[in-house]
Amino acid sequence: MENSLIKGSIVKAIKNNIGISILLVFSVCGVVFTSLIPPQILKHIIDYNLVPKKPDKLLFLAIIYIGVLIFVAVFDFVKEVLLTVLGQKITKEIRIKMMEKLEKINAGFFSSNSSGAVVSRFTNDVDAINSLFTSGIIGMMIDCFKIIGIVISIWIFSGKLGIITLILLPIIYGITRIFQRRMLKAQIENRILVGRVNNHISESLKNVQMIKSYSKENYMEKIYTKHLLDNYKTIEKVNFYDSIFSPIIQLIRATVIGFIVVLSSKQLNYLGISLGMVAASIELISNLFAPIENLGMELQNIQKALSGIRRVDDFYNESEDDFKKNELKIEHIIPLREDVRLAFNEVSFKYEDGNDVLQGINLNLKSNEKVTFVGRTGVGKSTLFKLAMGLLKPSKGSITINGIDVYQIPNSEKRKIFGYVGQSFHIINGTVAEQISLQDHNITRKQIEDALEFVGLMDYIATLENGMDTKVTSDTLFSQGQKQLLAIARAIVTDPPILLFDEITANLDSITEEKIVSVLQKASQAHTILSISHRLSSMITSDTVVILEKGRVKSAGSPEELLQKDEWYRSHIELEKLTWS
Ligand SMILES: Nc1ncnc2c1ncn2[C@@H]1O[C@H](COP(=O)(O)OP(=O)(O)OP(=O)(O)O)[C@@H](O)[C@H]1O
Repeated sequence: MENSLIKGSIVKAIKNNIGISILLVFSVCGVVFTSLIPPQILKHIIDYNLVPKKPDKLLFLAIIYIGVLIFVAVFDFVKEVLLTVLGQKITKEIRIKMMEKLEKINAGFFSSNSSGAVVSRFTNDVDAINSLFTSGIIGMMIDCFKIIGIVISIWIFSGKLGIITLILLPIIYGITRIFQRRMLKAQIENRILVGRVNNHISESLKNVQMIKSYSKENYMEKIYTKHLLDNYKTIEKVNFYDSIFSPIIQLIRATVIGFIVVLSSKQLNYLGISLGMVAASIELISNLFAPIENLGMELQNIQKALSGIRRVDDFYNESEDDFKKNELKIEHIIPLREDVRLAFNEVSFKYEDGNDVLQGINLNLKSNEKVTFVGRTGVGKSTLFKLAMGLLKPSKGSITINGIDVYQIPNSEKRKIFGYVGQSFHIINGTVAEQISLQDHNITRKQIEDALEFVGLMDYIATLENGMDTKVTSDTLFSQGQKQLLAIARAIVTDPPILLFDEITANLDSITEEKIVSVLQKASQAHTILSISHRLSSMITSDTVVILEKGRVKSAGSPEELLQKDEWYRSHIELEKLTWS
């Protein structure tokens, strides 16, 4: 059964803030009831004091009138504050639970959902849910009660005026909705166009060199001007609706008031009500417009919030990493460091239905074996690595270490088993040492020093202002090659038995590449190594080369064997010799 995060969070926030919740109900009732009192006082003043010319209690009634208005304002203020506080508590609870979920969610989820879409669930969707409390459901309830209260009050004065008010309700609502819809459409168009204008500026800045070298300044300027003009047009539309809406509502209000005055005039006396009742009815009808206008916006907010609730609840019900439920430790998986047998058993994998990226992969790696995967771009090499580290689940078959499924290994144990280096190094917010430890307090300073020494970066780091404790505030503190050495240090600092290198020299010049390959060569001792390389000549010495083609193992063997038996391998080696000699 589906769990509703929103329902759970609301119930929890109300339970934990029972005082606030009771006060909120009290202030909501206060707003509704007190706002009906001033017209009654007005009626009393006119009918019992002004018309019969008895001014003795006038001052007292005027003070009560103002007093009640102050009460309405106070109740309204308290209601707004409490709603915001409760709304924030509920959204805080939702955001915390979503973050907890994000850490447990199955990695496959991130293959089919872009990071932008996930971020928008945390931001836009949760904000929409928040508006459900602040300007949605409770506001709507208050406005509905206010409208009902006003209609009843008018009905008590005169049944005929009550019927006129009831006829008036859908007309005011209909006109308001037409304007609100058009305004919203124009606002959305405007937001999209503002996004386009901003995007164009950042794109121009990012690609300024390319624009200049291909002489595309005029083209970029033309596009910018077009976006800007479109944007102005939508702003004009928004302004037009904005400026015309208020006079139209004023006109309706004036017509209705005029109508009431005429109907209750001495000559017609159709409504049969006193002067005080006329004045009170005019005030009540004037008060009717604001809640009707609000209703449309509140309905819109509720609709937006409902789709936000659906998306957040869908996210909350995504399947989690199965392994979270077990207590596997590295000692159970690899009791003896010298005995690490990694095996791919009939592994197939697809990101989407009907499109197998990998099919029937069978490989049995011995302890400390060095295997290099080669193959055309897009053949599935990086996917194979993600499967090997248990980040993705094979659609068929399994990958095991000493017979234990890698997908069952908890994240907490992964860093002790696998060291992964990718094509680029991601800097985190922290010191040089923290770039290596990733703030893992189980990693000692000595381990970090050893790792940095191993990759040959200690001399450079010693020249930095605070050595290993220097804050890495910019991306330029380390060169591209040094970043890859940091990445290797990060991978080896826990001395994991299996190292995975995914084209780590892809973006480097040949001298830096040589240096890195020699560090890798050194690191590869006493480790099982899986590496991916586009250039066969830049591989570390491999025991086995696996050639992938169309998601399958085309051939596998030692480099010498492949030189003999695989035409593709031989011709590539020869081609590279020609290009790099
Ligand atoms: N998250 C994803 N969702 C859907 N398809 C994906 C995803 N990641 C990769 N693919 C597809 O899977 C196939 C294999 O991709 P993969 O990155 O594993 O190839 P590769 O051999 O490592 O390529 P390269 O050498 O260019 O890095 C490609 O067709 C790619 O488009």
